[in-house]
Amino acid sequence: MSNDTVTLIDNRTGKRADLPILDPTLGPSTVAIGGLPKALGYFTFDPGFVATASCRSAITYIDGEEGVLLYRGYPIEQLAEQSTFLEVAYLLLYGELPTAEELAAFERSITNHTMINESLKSFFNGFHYDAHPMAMMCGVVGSLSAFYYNHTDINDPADRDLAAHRLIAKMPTIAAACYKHGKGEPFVYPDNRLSYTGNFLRMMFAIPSEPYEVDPVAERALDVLFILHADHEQNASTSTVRLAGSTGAHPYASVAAGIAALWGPAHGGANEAVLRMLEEIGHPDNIPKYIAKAKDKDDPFRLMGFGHRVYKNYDPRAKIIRRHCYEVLEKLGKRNEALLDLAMRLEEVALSDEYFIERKLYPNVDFYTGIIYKALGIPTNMFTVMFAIARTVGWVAHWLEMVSDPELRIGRPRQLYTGPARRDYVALDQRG
Ligand SMILES: CC(=O)SCCNC(=O)CCNC(=O)[C@H](O)C(C)(C)COP(=O)(O)OP(=O)(O)OC[C@H]1O[C@@H](n2cnc3c(N)ncnc32)[C@H](O)[C@@H]1OP(=O)(O)O
Ligand SMILES: O=C([O-])CC(=O)C(=O)O
Repeated sequence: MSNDTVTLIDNRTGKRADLPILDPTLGPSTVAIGGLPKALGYFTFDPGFVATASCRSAITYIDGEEGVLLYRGYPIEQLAEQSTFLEVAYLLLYGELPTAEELAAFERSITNHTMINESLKSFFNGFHYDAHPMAMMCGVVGSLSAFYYNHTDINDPADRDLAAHRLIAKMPTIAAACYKHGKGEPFVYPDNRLSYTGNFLRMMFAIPSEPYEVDPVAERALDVLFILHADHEQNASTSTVRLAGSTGAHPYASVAAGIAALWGPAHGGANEAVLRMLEEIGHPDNIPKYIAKAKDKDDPFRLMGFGHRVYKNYDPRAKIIRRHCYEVLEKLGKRNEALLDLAMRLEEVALSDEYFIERKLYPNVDFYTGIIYKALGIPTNMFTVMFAIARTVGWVAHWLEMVSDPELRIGRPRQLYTGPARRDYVALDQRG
């Protein structure tokens, strides 16, 4: 590196190049790197953050080559089999499995905060009945910062905990309200005698003043799905929550940013897209046509629910969900669900195709979930909302970890500037 150059390391290709640190007054150029950290001597170009660690974290470990996922050291398979969602939430937030007393106190705190302020109803009324539930959720969760703005000091650990508990507690209530608003039905208040998922199912499907029995099969099916979706280290939505939170933004606003990031079909929105894709494919005979589309570089279509930035092996969550899918449909008496057979056939065809083998594209967490949600009566446009309820635990766990980190700095990536070099303003009447 000379005084006027900086070494650029391209994380996509591994190539290094000495690039001039241009003085923009020198004239036009294709790449002008203004004000880069010359003292550092190098600069990494990493679109998509493929090889950039943005933080230290003790919450979740992934080995993408081996298909391993641990929450605070515990294998996801053991947690899905033996734990409950709120127990896992405690583990992710506080680092250890709770004792019976700690769990009871945590559950009490969560159930204390399930209600939403009555005036939030007016926010819902501002949305058209056919607004996407993720659009409503994003707006309504962001609006919680207005309700709690004066009561949340992010430098106070007790206030931080309270915000975390409130968010986890209120997400199912807000999610169910999004659904009810779309149907034009009155909201159902939480019943805090029920479990986290039982309460959610009742708020979704009960008609006020009519009796409602929570189906234990549906309750446990949802609990397992929530455990599997609770955290996944620095995925796009969690990174968004961290980036927003790194500025000192309010936790409710930071989580609203995470909901927005989750919504995209390349991330959590894939669960909705998978079901729509399966319905469009319709019959196993049509699978080759869709596989060909997915391989065609001139066609924007991708096989939804396939591929992952970190997993170059079967996503361990997808493996559990595939099995869970069988069991849940069986128990609900819906084993004749043709969509499951279609999805399994699609997986079989893709996994024996050279294109998918070469690129190590396997089913991800979003591939099979929609089939369970559908069997539980949850409409397709609510799938990503379900993901958001569960992922709130990860978002707040990362937010808590980040704001209590003495090394915290504002998140602020740099860029490779590719625009024009300095030039002078031209008066309107002299432009041609
Ligand atoms: C909860 C979650 O967020 S899980 C992910 C949910 N998202 C999806 O299921 C959407 C479908 N999948 C995808 O779009 C991608 O696999 C992602 C977004 C998950 C990962 O993206 P990246 O890590 O950036 O991988 P990238 O887009 O570079 O893909 C690598 C190669 O595989 C191909 N590829 C990746 N996913 C797919 C797919 N689903 N269908 C067809 N081809 C694919 C790409 O075209 C690329 O091929 P190339 O090397 O010939 O150009
Ligand atoms: O980790 C990722 O990039 C996406 C993902 O699977 C998740 O957020 O659960």
